[in-house]
Amino acid sequence: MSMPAVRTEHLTKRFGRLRAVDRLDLSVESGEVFGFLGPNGAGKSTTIRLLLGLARATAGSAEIFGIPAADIRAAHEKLAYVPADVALWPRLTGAEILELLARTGPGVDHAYQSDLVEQLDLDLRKRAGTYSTGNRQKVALVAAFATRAPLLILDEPTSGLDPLMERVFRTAVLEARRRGQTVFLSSHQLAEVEAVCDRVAILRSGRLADIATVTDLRRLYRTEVEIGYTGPPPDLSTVSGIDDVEPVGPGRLRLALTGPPAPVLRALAAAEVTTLAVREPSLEEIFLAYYGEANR
Ligand SMILES: Nc1ncnc2c1ncn2[C@@H]1O[C@H](COP(=O)(O)OP(=O)(O)OP(=O)(O)O)[C@@H](O)[C@H]1O
Repeated sequence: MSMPAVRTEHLTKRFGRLRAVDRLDLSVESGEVFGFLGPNGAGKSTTIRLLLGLARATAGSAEIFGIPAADIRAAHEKLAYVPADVALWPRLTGAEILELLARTGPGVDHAYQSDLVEQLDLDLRKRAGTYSTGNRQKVALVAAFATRAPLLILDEPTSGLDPLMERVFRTAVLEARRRGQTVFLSSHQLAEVEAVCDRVAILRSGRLADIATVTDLRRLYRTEVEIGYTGPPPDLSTVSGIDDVEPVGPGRLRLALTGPPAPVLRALAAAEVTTLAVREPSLEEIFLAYYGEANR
């Protein structure tokens, strides 16, 4: 098996008495798009700072392709990153900054860089001091995506982008995966994570609340099923894994399903079903369920 792109073991960062990151164990496989989710203050940025060697761990370890994150020179040959808050040199133009960043990275695909600049509608002739937050983010994204770095670490990279640019971003993530790059994406945008990530980790108070594929996460949660029928209503009284059965109109029932649908489908086979609609929970609903539980 190849070396994980990111690996942390009992990674811990304390600020005084606060454990911002608390014994975090993560392994991100090479080539996957990994989502890193959590509410404000969960410890996402601190974890990323530890991965980048911008902060020192209180305990535990973090490695980038087997290289200790604290070995900054070696680790940064393997990665490119976009911070949550992009700071650029105000007197340099966008073009000058891209050139500068390309020199420090592990090699750049110039044709792809130009493509991205065009798709993101970025004016490279302007000085960075005149750029908006979104435009600064675009420069950092172009610089990162155009590298051939095996690992891209992106900390809430689309917070300043409009929906059109967000689509360009998603395509770029999928393109990176196609090229075999690994993407570590911290995000609040659940739709984005859902669209591009293979697996997600959910962080809560510095600890790992769950780690799963988006599909598995959904399976743990309830699916909403709406059934239309003619004749007598289906008998669902003995079916396992369902609850909240309620009529929603003449010849219509709605119910919540947990687990596999086979038992309910068998019960429905005996009725005259005319329509069947299944709605999977969005990642957002799953996420709210997590934090709803945590706040109870
Ligand atoms: N330099 C610091 N000194 C003291 N406390 C800090 C420091 N940096 C972060 N923290 C605290 O550590 C915790 C985790 O913060 P962090 O920024 O990692 O969270 P986050 O998940 O990235 O949140 P957000 O989504 O708001 O960016 C918070 O309680 C924060 O106040």
